[in-house]
Amino acid sequence: MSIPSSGLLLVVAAALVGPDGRVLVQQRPPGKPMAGLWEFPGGKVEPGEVPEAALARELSEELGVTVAPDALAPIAFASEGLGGRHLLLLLYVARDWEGEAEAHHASALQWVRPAEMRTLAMPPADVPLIDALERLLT
Ligand SMILES: Nc1nc2c([nH]c(=O)n2[C@@H]2O[C@H](COP(=O)(O)OP(=O)(O)OP(=O)(O)O)[C@@H](O)[C@H]2O)c(=O)[nH]1
Repeated sequence: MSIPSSGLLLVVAAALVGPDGRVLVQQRPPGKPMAGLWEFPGGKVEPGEVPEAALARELSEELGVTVAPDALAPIAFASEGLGGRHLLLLLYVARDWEGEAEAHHASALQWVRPAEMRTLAMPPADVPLIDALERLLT
């Protein structure tokens, strides 16, 4: 089995954990692939970017929050085919950031407990990541 010629799609995402243990998820907007699904904020790593710096950039663009790259702790990853490409999704957790999260790109934001995520429609790659998050937070 080999990686498709279109290559690996490297995506970084964050579980922002609030003081009450709830986690921020955002809803993908109309017009994007997987519109309407709930996901962890994040996005693609650009060529030449360090993953943690890419995630800090995405969190700033998407939510308007400032997170230091060294405040991002890796917790789990997913590796699976995604529409002719192969997705490598790296999930980090962050408990410290500056600013109030606002939906700059998403249709909506909500703070949920990991168990509640199982009731949300999320991309297939995210589902196994919920287990890791639940182990970490309970
Ligand atoms: N951000 C994010 N992307 C995810 C998650 N799960 C998952 O399968 N993905 C997939 O990873 C890819 C990330 O793309 P994106 O569209 O969010 O990335 P981006 O912000 O760089 O987008 P852009 O191309 O519109 O600039 C999409 O194919 C998305 O469906 C998740 O939890 N968070």
